Amino acid sequence: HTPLMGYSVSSSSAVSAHSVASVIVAVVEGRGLARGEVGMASIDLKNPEMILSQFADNTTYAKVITKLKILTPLEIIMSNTACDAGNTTKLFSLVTEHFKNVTFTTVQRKYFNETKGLEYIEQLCASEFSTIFMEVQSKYYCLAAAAALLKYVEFIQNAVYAPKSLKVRFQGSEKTAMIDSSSAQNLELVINNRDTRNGHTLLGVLNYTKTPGGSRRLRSNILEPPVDAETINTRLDCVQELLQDEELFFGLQAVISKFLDTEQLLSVLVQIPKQDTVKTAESKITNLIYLKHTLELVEPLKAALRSCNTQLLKAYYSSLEDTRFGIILEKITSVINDDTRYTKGCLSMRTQKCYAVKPNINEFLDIARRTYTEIVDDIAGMITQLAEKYSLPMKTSFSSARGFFIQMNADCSILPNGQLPSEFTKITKMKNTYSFTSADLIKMNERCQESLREIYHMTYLIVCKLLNEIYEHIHCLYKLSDIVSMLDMLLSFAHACTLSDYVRPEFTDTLAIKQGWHPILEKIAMEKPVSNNTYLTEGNNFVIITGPNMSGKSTYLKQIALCQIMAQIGSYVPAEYCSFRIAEQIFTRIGMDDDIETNASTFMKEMKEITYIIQNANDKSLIIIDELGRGTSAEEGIGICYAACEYLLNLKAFTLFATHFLELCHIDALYPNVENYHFEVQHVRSSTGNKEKIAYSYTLSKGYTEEKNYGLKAAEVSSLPSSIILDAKEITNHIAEQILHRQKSTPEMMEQRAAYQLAMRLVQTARNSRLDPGSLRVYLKALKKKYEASCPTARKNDKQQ
Ligand SMILES: Nc1ncnc2c1ncn2[C@@H]1O[C@H](COP(=O)(O)OP(=O)(O)OP(=O)(O)O)[C@@H](O)[C@H]1O
Repeated sequence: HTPLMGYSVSSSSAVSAHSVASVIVAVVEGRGLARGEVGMASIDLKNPEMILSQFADNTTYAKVITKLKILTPLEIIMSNTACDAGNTTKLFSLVTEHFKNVTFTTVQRKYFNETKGLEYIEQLCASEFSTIFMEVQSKYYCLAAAAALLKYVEFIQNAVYAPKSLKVRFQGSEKTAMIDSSSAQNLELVINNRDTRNGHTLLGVLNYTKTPGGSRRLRSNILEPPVDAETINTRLDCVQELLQDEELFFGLQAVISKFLDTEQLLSVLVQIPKQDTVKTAESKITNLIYLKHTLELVEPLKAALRSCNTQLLKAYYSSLEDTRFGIILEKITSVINDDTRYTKGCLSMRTQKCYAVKPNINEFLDIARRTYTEIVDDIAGMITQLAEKYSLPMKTSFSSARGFFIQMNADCSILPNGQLPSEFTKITKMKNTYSFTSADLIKMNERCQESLREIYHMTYLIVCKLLNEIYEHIHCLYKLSDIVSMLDMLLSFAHACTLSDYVRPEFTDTLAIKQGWHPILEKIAMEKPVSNNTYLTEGNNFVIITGPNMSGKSTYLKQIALCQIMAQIGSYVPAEYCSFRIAEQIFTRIGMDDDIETNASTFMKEMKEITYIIQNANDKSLIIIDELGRGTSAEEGIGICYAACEYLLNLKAFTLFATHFLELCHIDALYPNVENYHFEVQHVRSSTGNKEKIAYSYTLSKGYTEEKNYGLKAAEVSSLPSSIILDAKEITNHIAEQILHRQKSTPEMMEQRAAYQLAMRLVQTARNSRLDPGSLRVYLKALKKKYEASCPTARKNDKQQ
């Protein structure tokens, strides 16, 4: 632990996971009886909004991990007591394990002080968000986390937030659907599993946003979709209006795309640097110009919204009628030139900054600016003279790194002896472009910089005075940035609809999708994939899907989850018609390669995932299971699938279960709420030989698959040597006969044996892993009861069963 400014800080790995990450999160857990009660506070260094959360989590800390994954933190702060003298808490080890590339900092527990937290919030929270007090007053853990977080941010940023300037929000986990991080990964919501850059994700499909805030909003919505039907329908109304009214759509899009990163702008505006440097001065001036640019967009935005009809857009329009926008702009334009605006290019932006303040406000500033102009003119004059002197096509150029320099586009043949005259230095050459300077030019650049520093300093003082007058009105910008990012996201949904035939979803008690298709596959293949229907109701809430390898099972399952998420965030959905039951949680278990990183075996990973689902699922969940029990023998695999299905069948959750174990299909005889579906394939003989080929139709039909030994058929298509395939066929037939023989003798015994082995396996799993024993015990008891009822002999014979 290195004491830094009275702050005990110890950092482990200092590599940030994403170069764009800018969120700092403080996490603290209750002690003793309050263990499992977790408080979190996070702040984005680019967005002055502090989000507080507090919730009870179980021993897997799934909610904390999921929340952290959504926040993609740059740094996580925890109390030093979480890892005292090598004694780490479970939460600490889980978090460090899951976020290997994130910087970890431990600070003394005393900084996690709830009283200080409340004081901080009183001091910093903008009055408009003061309802937060009611929400968090008695939520000690999030207040404690807030105290440590704000202290830490102050320390690393060397700046404090201006009084009453922060947006503070409490975000429980109630109003959004929970999608755990491995499901988000399985479904490729925001990151593609094979190539993190290719954009073949749900975010990639829907992201036509024009502003950084819009794209951040879309991302967080995809990871945490709302569960409130009213919110969703209001958004959908808005998307519908945007689709029906082209003028509105294009008008709004044109204005929205001019906005800069409003959240980041706010963030720098409300931070008061502890020290004044040229850099802080320059960036404050830049930000004031950005602020002017942003405020000047309010009127055009209002104009674009004027004729709108839907509730949400109307509400946005009236929010924009806030007089504070005009007040701030007026104050700005009383000091700043009307034509000062945000421009691209560093030289022109430098000029904008230099001449931002109106003349006659500070005469010294005017003098400094005249000097600056003269030097710039002198530089241009000198370079023209040099060009004439050497008869070379020299031009004045500028870059923020080099300042003014000379550039020349010429072939070396025009140079005397193929070389530039000796008075030029720092020569670089790119293709036919020479860049260089001279001793005189360097001197003039220095003078130029000096006068610029003076200008910036004087301008900064004026800007600070102006900002002090503005602070009290600045909160309307929070509203503006919220409106801009939301509109950007909704426009993006409408844009996505125009590229494909999506349909508006309805919300009922039924999951019914008519001819739905996989949106990401459509993007990858550049054509519409084969579409399929889905139908689940309360009385028919469990679907088993079978079909040969490659027939389309995984794609179909993922497509349903993706459509559900699209609907819940307020987007249209790739289908002809669709109705959804709002899901409070979306779980997926999808067979993927072994997780090499955590060195978990396929089987253990499967068991962990299914345990997680069993522990957390409720009647409002959507559960997608794509193969289970692969990592063990077929007998045990079937047992596990069967038991897991039976557990889930007792819930009202909507479950879709794809499997290669055809034995599982017969569960529909016992449970009326089970429906079997399968993917059809056709066998075609090639015209040349008599080799059989499989033609995939990717269409779903009722009932289970009649296909047998499709693994062998798939192997035949692959390049496995034919001798091996022949052997495999022979062995398969032999084993099939044996199984048939055994099945004929004692079918019940088979079932019971499988269940017994499952129970044993689960006990073993519970012992080996860190599962919650309470929930597992309840589950095992239920299992035991069921099998004692069906097999009284087993009860006498084997206590363990
Ligand atoms: N509806 C569809 N329309 C067009 N192509 C599809 C469709 N569904 C699947 N495919 C194509 O078929 C390939 C295999 O599909 P998928 O992985 O879903 O099969 P599977 O039945 O889950 O296979 P396995 O049992 O081997 O895991 C996909 O990569 C995709 O390219």
